Amino acid sequence: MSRTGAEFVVVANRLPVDKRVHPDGTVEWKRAPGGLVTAMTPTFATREGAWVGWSGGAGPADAPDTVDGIDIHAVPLSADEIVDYYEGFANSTLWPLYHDLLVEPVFRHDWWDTYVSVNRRFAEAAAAAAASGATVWVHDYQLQLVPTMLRDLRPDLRIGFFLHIPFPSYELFTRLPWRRELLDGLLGADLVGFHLPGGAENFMTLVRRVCGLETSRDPVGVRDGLGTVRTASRTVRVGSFPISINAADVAAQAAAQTGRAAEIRAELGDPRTILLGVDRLDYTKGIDVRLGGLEGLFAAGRLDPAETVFVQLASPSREQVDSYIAVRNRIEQTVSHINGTYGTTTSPPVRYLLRPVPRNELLAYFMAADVVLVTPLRDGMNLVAKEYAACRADHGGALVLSEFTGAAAELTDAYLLNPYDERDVMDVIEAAVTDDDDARRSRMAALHRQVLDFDVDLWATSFLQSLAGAGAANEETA
Ligand SMILES: Nc1ncnc2c1ncn2[C@@H]1O[C@H](COP(=O)(O)OP(=O)(O)O)[C@@H](O)[C@H]1O
Ligand SMILES: O=P(O)(O)OC[C@H]1O[C@H](O[C@H]2O[C@H](CO)[C@@H](O)[C@H](O)[C@H]2O)[C@H](O)[C@@H](O)[C@@H]1O
Repeated sequence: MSRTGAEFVVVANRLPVDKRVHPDGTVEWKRAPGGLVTAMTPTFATREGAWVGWSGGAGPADAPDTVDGIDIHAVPLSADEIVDYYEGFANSTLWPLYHDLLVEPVFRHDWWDTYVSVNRRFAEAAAAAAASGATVWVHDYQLQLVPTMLRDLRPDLRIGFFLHIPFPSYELFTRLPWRRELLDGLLGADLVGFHLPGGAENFMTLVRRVCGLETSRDPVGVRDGLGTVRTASRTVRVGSFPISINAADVAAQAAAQTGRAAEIRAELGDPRTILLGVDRLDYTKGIDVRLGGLEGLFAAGRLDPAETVFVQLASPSREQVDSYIAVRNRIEQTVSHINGTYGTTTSPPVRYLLRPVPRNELLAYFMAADVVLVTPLRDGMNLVAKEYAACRADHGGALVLSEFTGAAAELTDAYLLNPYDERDVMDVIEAAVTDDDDARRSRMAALHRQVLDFDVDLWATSFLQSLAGAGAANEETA
């Protein structure tokens, strides 16, 4: 670790490392191949970089000092803090509230107290990691108090904040007993970023009405046309920066999986149509929506279960939280019901896997799929939709996409559906399966082009350039 601190610091709930324990007991730490770490790679390549985050376990910090040249600063959480901060305030209060009350948020003052103390620990770790005048990029709903806590500790820093999930309207947000504290926490940043202009505008409405601050009134643009909030001492810029993926790399890796894709099709019994879902097992993802649509199509004789296989790859998530236990039970019952009603002992129409699939295998499934079903009831962005579009350089396949994802704002050539309208869900899935080849190919060509043109490098670069401008303007007027 550098003695003087890093010029660029990422602060996120999770560290970008995976621990592997070999059979002989030796421990190996590898860089986790997640979207955020990929997005930051070019930035870390040119500057001394550090990452502040939680390793995912309880007890003393367990992480390497450095991974691929990035200094790692692990923030420890006790078992009680995991319950109150991560499972509690982050994922049982903020997550459902920010995702339009899909389940009832729980408001508990003891969870809030832990959220405050854990945010302070992250802010202190970031303050210790950053060099004088460094740029610090704080991520997501778990850490909304960090910008102001960090500014109080280190007024010399340029601080950016990016929210990865939707930011709700005034009416939803003001249910929070701690609405003022959360907004004040975010206002410590020089730049606050959201995926979509709508989130940015909700934020500006809230700071006007709850904090009584003056804001700009022009619409916020995408990667451009920032909004402004005037606080007592500084101007906070507010913008929209839709995240993306490393599309060229995904396309190249997927191209190497065409052989495995053919094997998958054969293993599935060479059906006429392979439909695919890929998600964390979360109630926001609408896995039950697509299962309901398929069942309706089978029941109406509009899709033949003997010629159709739907593969749902689900990755376990937040397994101790009640609403996640409930959605898992619901999904597993529906899968059994569909297979019991429409399958045979040798060919169930739904194949359901509850474990993360290795990356190359996932790309092979994307290459094998005739239709990918992305049907969230609400989703900040949804990278699965972009990964599928990136894979299909062959312009094969079709993407069904919920209008309630951030991705739908850009991927307008997808088969868009309203997940709250059962009839629309069935009609759109049927169209994606049965449309003629030319129509499907021209849609996929447009989607593939879109994700290659607007990749994750553009996301990171545009955010960091805007942050540099916002920070410099505040330094000039200080
Ligand atoms: N079952 C799975 N196996 C492997 N990777 C998965 C699985 N489910 C989701 N993923 C990966 O996790 C990421 C999910 O990102 P995204 O769609 O933005 O939703 P979220 O971040 O809310 O889970 C994608 O990169 C996707 O490929
Ligand atoms: O860390 P976990 O609790 O296991 O959850 C995983 C991540 O889920 C969320 O992802 C969001 O960010 C994606 C990238 O911007 C976006 O595409 C998606 O729509 C969001 O749901 C969460 O925001 C992350 O903090 C979690 O790490």
